[in-house]
Amino acid sequence: MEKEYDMLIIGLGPAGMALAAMGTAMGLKVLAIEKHKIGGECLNCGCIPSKALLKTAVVRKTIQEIERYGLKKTEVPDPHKPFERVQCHLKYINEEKTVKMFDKVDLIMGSAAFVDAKTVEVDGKHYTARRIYIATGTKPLVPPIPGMNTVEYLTNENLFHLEEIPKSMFIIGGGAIGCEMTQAFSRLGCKVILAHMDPHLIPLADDEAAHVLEDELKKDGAEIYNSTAIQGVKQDGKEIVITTDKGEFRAEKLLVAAGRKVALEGLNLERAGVKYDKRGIISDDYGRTNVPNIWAVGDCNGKALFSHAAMHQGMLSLMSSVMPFLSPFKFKYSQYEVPWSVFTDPEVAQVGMTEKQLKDKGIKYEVVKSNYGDYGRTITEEKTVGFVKVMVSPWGKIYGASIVGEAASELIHEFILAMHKKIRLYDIMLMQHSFPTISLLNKRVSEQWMMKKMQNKKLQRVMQTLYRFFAPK
Ligand SMILES: Cc1cc2nc3c(=O)[nH]c(=O)nc-3n(C[C@H](O)[C@H](O)[C@H](O)COP(=O)(O)OP(=O)(O)OC[C@H]3O[C@@H](n4cnc5c(N)ncnc54)[C@H](O)[C@@H]3O)c2cc1C
Ligand SMILES: NC(=O)c1ccc[n+]([C@@H]2O[C@H](COP(=O)([O-])OP(=O)(O)OC[C@H]3O[C@@H](n4cnc5c(N)ncnc54)[C@H](O)[C@@H]3O)[C@@H](O)[C@H]2O)c1
Repeated sequence: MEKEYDMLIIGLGPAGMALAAMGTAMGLKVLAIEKHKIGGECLNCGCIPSKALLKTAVVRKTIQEIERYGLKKTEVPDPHKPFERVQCHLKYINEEKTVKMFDKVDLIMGSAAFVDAKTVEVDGKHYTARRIYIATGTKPLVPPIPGMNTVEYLTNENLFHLEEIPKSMFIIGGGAIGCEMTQAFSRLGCKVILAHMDPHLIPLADDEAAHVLEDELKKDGAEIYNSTAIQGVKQDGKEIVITTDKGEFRAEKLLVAAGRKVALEGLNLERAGVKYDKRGIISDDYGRTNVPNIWAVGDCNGKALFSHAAMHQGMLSLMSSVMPFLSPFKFKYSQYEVPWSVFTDPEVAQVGMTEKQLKDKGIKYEVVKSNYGDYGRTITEEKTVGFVKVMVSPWGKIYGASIVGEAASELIHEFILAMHKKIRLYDIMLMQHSFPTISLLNKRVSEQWMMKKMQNKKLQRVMQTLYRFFAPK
């Protein structure tokens, strides 16, 4: 048995990294075990490479449309080793930034497996710690479609290692990965066909926002098929044939982006007595499993599959280990809204409930909307597609915000803060927003709500009376 640690972390993705960084900052003895690469899915085959590729795509699209910006039409450049650029950025972030953050962590590169509830084994050596944090993330879910094991399909795990942009690609899945990659590949000259079983893109999103995105992806040249059943796939020479209830399609590559499954293989959770199900490791609102010293943090607990949620959970779990007496007030995961953003052009972002969720719950709400097309800044920037839509109670309590448009992923933060701190929509109106930021659309939406309220005849009478009563005599 080696020296005893305070924290033993299995997996160094966003969740494990947040735990390790905070733990060492507190002066705790931290051991981290990572079987692949520091940074996990997010850095190596998720958030970062996907955004790097999207950047190349956005630049090419801007050149394609250069005349819209008052510049002379120019030849549109072909992609030149876009994946090399992606990998180059990953290498830099990994070697120059991430690894250096963990110089105070004892790091073991290898696959961890439980021996019992207090002991973890890597390559025959045993390790223990006061608390063990499982942060092993997820893997791509490959649906049991007939023929799938006969074709060489891509997932996010090998996609960013392609050598060049294929001529054509069929994407199964219309979630965040499917949409972001549809746009990236379409704009880089690939013919993309996306099909998925849900009625609209990004199934969690506001349907109106999803339709705006669908129109834009079609303008990029993609074909989109919603509510589609994929019946089978097979290889035919250099092409993959995909049979669906909407017809047969052929493509050079097939990308599967159909959701995630929890990655617990080889961990031997049974030996530790940790309970799990299809969604992930069963844990409470602080990340505690059924075994008192073992925690499950980030994607592996199936609560919210986002990097920011994984990092946030890491912080809350550690704080609730340090100050359990404050936990019910400060460190419950569910006390904090989980926003999300999809980094397409236009971006889609959400916090709180969508209109559909409000209707399903029978909550009465008002909708107020401000359009990108009605604002000087977005008009001059050629970014007129989209809206900021806020769902509120009659007294301005914010139930949710759905944004589609330029910088939606930035605009959403004002509503996250407002919801968390119970700030009402009229308070956003009372706050100055610098002009002409795109965030000013958030203030506009609250102004519009107030204007709508002022249409009420009774309220008008009250305001007229007050105005006249207080006028200098
Ligand atoms: C293409 C794509 C784009 C994405 N874009 C975004 C985005 O823009 N924004 C966003 O918020 N989220 C995004 N996500 C989701 C995000 O990547 C995940 O939510 C996040 O990485 C989860 O963090 P985690 O620490 O829980 O797990 P992971 O990042 O999956 O890390 C788990 C780590 O555990 C290691 N591990 C597993 N088992 C063992 C073991 N037995 N022993 C040792 N180590 C082990 C793995 O090797 C891995 O490094 C994206 C995902 C994909 C696939
Ligand atoms: N910007 C971001 O925050 C971001 C980006 C990428 C991924 N992610 C995270 O990664 C996770 C995985 O993303 P994802 O896009 O793979 O999944 P998802 O869960 O968001 O969407 C799954 C898609 O696959 C389709 N699908 C599933 N099974 C199918 C089948 N048998 N036939 C046809 N269609 C099928 C669904 O209809 C849906 O469109 C998400 O939970 C998301 O949180 C986040």
